[in-house]
Amino acid sequence: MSPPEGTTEVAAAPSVPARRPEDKRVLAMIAAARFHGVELDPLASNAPRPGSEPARLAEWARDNGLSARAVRLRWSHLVGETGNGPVVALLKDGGAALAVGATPGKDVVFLRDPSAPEGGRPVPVDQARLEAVWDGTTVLVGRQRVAASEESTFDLHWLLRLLGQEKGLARGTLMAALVLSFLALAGPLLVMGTLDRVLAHEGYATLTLIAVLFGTVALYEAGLTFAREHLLLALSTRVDVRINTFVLDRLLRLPIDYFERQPAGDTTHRLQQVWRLRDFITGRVGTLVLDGTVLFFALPVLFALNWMLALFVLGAALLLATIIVVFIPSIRRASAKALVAETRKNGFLVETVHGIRTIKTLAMEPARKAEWDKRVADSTSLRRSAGLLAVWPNVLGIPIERFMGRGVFLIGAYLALVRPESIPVGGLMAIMMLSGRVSGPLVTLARVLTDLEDIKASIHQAGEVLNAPPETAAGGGGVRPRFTGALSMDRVSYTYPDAARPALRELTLKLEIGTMLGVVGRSGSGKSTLVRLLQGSTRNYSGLIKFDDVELRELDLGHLRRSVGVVLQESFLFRATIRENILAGRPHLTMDDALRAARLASAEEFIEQLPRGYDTLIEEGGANLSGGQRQRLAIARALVNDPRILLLDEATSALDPESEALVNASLRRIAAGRTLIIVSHRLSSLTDCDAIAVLNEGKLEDVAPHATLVDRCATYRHLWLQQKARV
Ligand SMILES: Nc1ncnc2c1ncn2[C@@H]1O[C@H](COP(=O)(O)OP(=O)(O)OP(=O)(O)O)[C@@H](O)[C@H]1O
Repeated sequence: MSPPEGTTEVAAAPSVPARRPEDKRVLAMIAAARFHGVELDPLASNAPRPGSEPARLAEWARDNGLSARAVRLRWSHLVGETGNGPVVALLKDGGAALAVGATPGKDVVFLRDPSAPEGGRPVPVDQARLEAVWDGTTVLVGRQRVAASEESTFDLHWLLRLLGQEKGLARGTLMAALVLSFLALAGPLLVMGTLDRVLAHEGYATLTLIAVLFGTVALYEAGLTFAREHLLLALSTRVDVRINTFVLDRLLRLPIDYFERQPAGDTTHRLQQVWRLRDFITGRVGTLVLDGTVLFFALPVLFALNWMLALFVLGAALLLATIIVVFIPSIRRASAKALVAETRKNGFLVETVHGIRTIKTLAMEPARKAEWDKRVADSTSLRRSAGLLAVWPNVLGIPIERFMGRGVFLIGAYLALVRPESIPVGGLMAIMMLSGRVSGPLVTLARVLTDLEDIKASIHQAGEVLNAPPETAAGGGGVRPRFTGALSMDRVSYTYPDAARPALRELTLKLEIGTMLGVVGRSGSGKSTLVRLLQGSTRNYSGLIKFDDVELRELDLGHLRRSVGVVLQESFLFRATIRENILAGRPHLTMDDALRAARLASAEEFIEQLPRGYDTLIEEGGANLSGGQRQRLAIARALVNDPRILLLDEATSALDPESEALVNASLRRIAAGRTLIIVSHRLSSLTDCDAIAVLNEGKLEDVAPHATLVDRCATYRHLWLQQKARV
């Protein structure tokens, strides 16, 4: 049944006209921001006072999602900047002008008076006239560029790029390592000198020289090692900070339905893989790169001392590499399987913690234990197999490693016996010492390569969270108009991904400012879906949803969510004080805002009765408050920045009748000057609404006040009689 003609339009309440600010600086900022699609609200609590400093004006624009800077410009720069949109020129008398263009010869700019009507003609002004009233103070306003991290994919290349961003530090560390590696040659070469020159020719002077050299090199080595470690630590700290920032940034950008689809334990476990990656990069790979520099110097010297022995060393290294290459594919498969099993196990544990109340209520402990044992067994046996496989290349590598040291020495000794001229004793000692230096980095390389497979699996796992499409990819950088409370939906349909039937079908509804609309319908009729769409949880609907005249898809997502207050059935309260929970980290809000919101939500009385009032610490999830108190706090939190639109999705359904009556009583006060959409199963709490929309299998069956619906809408009458019978 389609709604009767004209009933989709819901009555309006008279709107309050906004005060117009007189300050030209503020007006100029509003005009410049409007050019970039952002509506600055001069009446908002974070708006600058008249006559504010340039930096404060720029901060205001930045708070509203623009990029803005207070700068001092010369005439030539001002002319150039007019190509990027209006420039706010702050005048010496405390006023402002908008520079909106320039002549091609760049000798005249066009200025607009910000208090003049928008269609007013700009005035041409030359350099001398402008500089008489303007000392260069300017605010540049522009759209915020999308952060690079928002677009980049989390993978090995991303990590390498990350290291690339720390070029200076990386270069310094590498230089220190190269010099250290060069100095590392000093030991073997000086031993060679001692054996061949001092002992053979009783050269006391040479011995003294060698001793001095040993001492000097040791001092240099100590200093450089300090520098290298210092730089390496700075590098790894920076990388750590960047990875941390990236992870939370990405996590917060994921759409809500991602978290609904993925178990929380699974997501956290996947993210933990990032830290393994961090340890790998800053630990093992760092060591490899730094120790690997030794090869640059040691290999040429080895060849110069004796090419045959050098070839033995290299041959052994190649054998090591082959062993690793042979084992890699099976290790990769085994570690991926082990990681999946580990993730499943962790997910189960987190789910158990979250669902402990239900588990205990239903006496599910034995079943949970049995399932846990199974998952533990799976994960440990897979980890064991993967671990055993990974041991093999290391085990097989040991004899080769020994050969590189002791074997090569024995061959060298044989060569020295049969052909003494081919290698002196000192040279043999040097070769043995150097081959140890060559084998060290090569063994680390082998370890890195085996780890790499694990790490790739970790990158893949973490990437599944970090590379999931962020909701802001579509929603960031949109327009930020001022909401008045008018809202319309035109033929809105939505089908969940993988769902067979649409959750909403051709919904058309128009709400005027200040309307209080109830939404009812049987379970699964699409009520919550409607609330989700209005929050911008998904933009893949068909039809149009307009706030005033702006389509939801054009809006900046953050702005939309700040402008529309939402209270859900289960409101999550943070472990923080009541005041912090109400203000919810919004920096421009004050204690006065918290008090006003608490009063409006009828929460003031109970808060004041608490021993520490607004400073009372709320336990995690609000465990030390009653359901009704939690909900009233959630309503206060939603109201604190005075949104023009408030959505309540079953916000009172879980409350006892007394708390529900308290909340309902405050709704009329809350509704003043605000558009309210209240989804509720309890029809009795909606009888006061201006209109009630009845949904049926995703369709709008009717919309009218309670009395009319009881008369003419079969679904509503049925629901109403059912509930009355229960009372
Ligand atoms: N995340 C989802 N994925 C797929 N289908 C969904 C999802 N959420 C809801 N649905 C389906 O969409 C339809 C509308 O669901 P919605 O939650 O909007 O109904 P509702 O009227 O709020 O129900 P209730 O009163 O039980 O909360 C239902 O058929 C539901 O099965």
